[in-house]
Amino acid sequence: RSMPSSREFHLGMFEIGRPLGKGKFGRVYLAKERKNGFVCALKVLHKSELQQGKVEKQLRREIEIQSNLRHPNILRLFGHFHDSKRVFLILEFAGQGELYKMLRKVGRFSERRAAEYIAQMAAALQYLHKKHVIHRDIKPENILVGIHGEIKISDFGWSVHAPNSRRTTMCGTLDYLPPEMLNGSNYHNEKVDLWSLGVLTYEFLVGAAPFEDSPVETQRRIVRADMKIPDFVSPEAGDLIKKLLVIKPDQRIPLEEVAKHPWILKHCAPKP
Ligand SMILES: COc1ccc(C(=O)Nc2ccccc2)cc1NC(=O)CCSCc1cnc2[nH]ccc2c1
Repeated sequence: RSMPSSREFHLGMFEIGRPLGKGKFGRVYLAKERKNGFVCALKVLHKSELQQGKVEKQLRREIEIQSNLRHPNILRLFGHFHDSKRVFLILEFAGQGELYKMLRKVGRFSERRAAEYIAQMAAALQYLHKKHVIHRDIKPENILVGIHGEIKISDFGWSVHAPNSRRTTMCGTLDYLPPEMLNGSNYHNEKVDLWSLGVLTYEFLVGAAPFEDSPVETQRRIVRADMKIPDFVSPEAGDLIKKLLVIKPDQRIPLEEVAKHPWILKHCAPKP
């Protein structure tokens, strides 16, 4: 079964199923394309809300960026269509759901599981960076899990072509922001995703973000990379975290090195 390649989609093509969740701008439903039985996720965005949020341009840019991304660890956007009031995104359905719910349920992941996820994240980010796309919003809430347990980066609401100087102000948690996006320099490049990968690695292994604190304190701790790695974290994992959470963007370990780091190889070496 596959999504028809024909460009024209319309709502009547889909049988709408259970709600899958609510995003910042819309609701998402499980959906099945009637002709081929293809299961997907249909995201419904109201044009009025997009106008109010002044995000139409951002959405158009995102649709353009997404339509030529093909990677097993990046959630697919198969197509989009609209009616008089709404815009519909036809998204890949991730069969095992939201990663952050899994993390909250178990508290923290084993080193093997965390390493497997970080290896997949590094592969997805390498693919994005080769296309000069920076995600800028890597965090557990934006990661879904496919039917085979593989992770899928999603919700590119903030992705831009690198390098970039941010125009719209951010909302949501500060936990994942790198120093260069906080110290008003405004200029940032792909290396922001390396910092976020370090925060993600820490949160997978510890169950909390490294700079979690009151907003003022979090900001102070981020710009000084002031974090403590608990003793239960292995020295190899701690080594990778410390090589990613480096204040100077150019001194962060590159993605190619992340994939070959001893902690990753120890847990992800292809089985003999
Ligand atoms: C590639 O992905 C996306 C691309 C674009 C946008 C988006 O909304 N862009 C936007 C909107 C307005 C202004 C500007 C930009 C969102 C996503 N992705 C998601 O929203 C993930 C959860 S919806 C799918 C989905 C799948 N599989 C699941 N399994 C369980 C729940 C679940 C939920």
